[in-house]
Amino acid sequence: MTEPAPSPEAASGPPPSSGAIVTLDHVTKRFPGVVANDRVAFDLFPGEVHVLLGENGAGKSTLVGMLSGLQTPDEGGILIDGREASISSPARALELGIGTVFQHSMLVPSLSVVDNMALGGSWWSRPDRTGIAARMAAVAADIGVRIDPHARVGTLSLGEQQQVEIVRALMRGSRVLILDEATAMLTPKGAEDLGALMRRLTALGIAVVFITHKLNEALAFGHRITVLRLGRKVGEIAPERLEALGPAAATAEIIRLMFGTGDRKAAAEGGARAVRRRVSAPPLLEIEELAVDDMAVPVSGVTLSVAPGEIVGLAGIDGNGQKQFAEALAGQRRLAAGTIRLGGEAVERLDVGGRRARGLSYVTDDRLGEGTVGSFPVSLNLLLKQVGKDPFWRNGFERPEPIAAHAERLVGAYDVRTPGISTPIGKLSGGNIQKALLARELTGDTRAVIFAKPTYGLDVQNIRATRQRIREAADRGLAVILISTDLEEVLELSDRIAVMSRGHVVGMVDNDDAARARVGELMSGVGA
Ligand SMILES: Nc1ncnc2c1ncn2[C@@H]1O[C@H](COP(=O)(O)OP(=O)(O)OP(=O)(O)O)[C@@H](O)[C@H]1O
Repeated sequence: MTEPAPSPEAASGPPPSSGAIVTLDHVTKRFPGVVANDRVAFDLFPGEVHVLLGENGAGKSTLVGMLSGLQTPDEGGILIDGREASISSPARALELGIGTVFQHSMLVPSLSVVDNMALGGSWWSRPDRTGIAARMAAVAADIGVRIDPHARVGTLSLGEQQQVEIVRALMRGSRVLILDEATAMLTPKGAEDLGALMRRLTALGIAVVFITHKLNEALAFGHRITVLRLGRKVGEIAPERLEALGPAAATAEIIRLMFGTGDRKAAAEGGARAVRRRVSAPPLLEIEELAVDDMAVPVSGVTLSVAPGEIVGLAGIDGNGQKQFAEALAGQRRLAAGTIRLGGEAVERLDVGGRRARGLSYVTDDRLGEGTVGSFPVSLNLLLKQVGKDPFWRNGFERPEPIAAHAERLVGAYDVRTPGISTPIGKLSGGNIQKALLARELTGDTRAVIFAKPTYGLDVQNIRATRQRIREAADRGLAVILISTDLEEVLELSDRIAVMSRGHVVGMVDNDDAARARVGELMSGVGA
């Protein structure tokens, strides 16, 4: 049961003697600088789909990592059938009856289903393909799926590949199945089929842990729901209560648990744009019907405009096309359709350099891979998009003096902590690399800028400094698009918030007092 304002203690769930197959007894897992799971108590009962919900970074993968033997807790214990157990490796997890199906298939696409089944099973050292196929057919029939044992895995749909993985886990004796964002890559029909399969598994007494970002799936397929937030369990809704609440009240409760009620006053004191500015100037950056189709989640029909001095946040769960959208805007990815206008001028046919020269900048989240060349000095990295251009190059020759002067100026202005401007940028800390990127992208004739997850992986001080730069950029009149999976960040900085889901903008919300709840709903696939 969930209290209105649950504390971790209140949310600790029933005692381990209650018939759970698996119990996490107040487990804590820390990574440098973050408590990924903070005294989390979690019970998994036979015959139930237990849904794990939470924003990006809430701690879901860490929790299931401890169940599947990929992580071990720093504190707290794990009980299986009420007895202390140590899940020291994925192999040990399988021995204990815990199988995991990940979002991306772990099968070998060039092999047949049967040959995949034969892989890694030590007792099948000389694989008895006929025997395996027969056992497979029996398990598949038990759970109501049809799989051709001789099909090459690469020819199967993602949904079918997951079915193969589920059958394989059951053949190895799993009583617990963990489905980690298993529907993320599936078509709506594939997700529905997986939901129906989960229900059939539970009817056989199997316990399922199901991670999803979609509330409708959680409600349609789940018996019990646990919500994590910033590493803590903030609520558990037991089956009876879930039933009693009904979908609408359950949705409202889950959204409140996942995203919080927020304290805008505190946020404002922490440096939020306290008064949302009404930006009435004509748009500076106009994107119309933009489409990108060269990836798994195609982006289409994105129409968005940003006024000078305005920050438009682009919220959404990771992997919904935000990154591809940003790359398409910056000129790094081919547009399938649409127009991009900057100050009234069409720029969609220009390459990266051409757009940059018109004043369109992009601060990537891939700081070391895409944003900088690690082995190059800081000075050249500060000019990466102006290589060959006057005054830094003349007649094809590099001009050390203006390059150095430019670098010294930016290093000073952006407080990049480096031994010198000739230090390879790869030797700097993440925070300092980000400062250098901001320096490069925000100086010169920049008029509009796209930030992709600008504070991802930074420490608190660098997060604060980066957010300040973003505010300053808008205050200087730049049109800003801020892509972030961190809802607090989006709420803190944006004037308006667009929500992206499955490659579409599913809603645009003014950043007022109702924004948190509305954005939370849109991110969870409610009311889109
Ligand atoms: N191996 C690791 N090293 C350092 N930090 C980690 C590691 N794994 C997770 N974290 C951090 O722990 C926190 C919880 O991450 P986790 O992946 O468990 O969240 P999640 O809810 O699964 O998120 P998502 O929905 O994005 O997958 C995050 O702050 C993350 O950055």
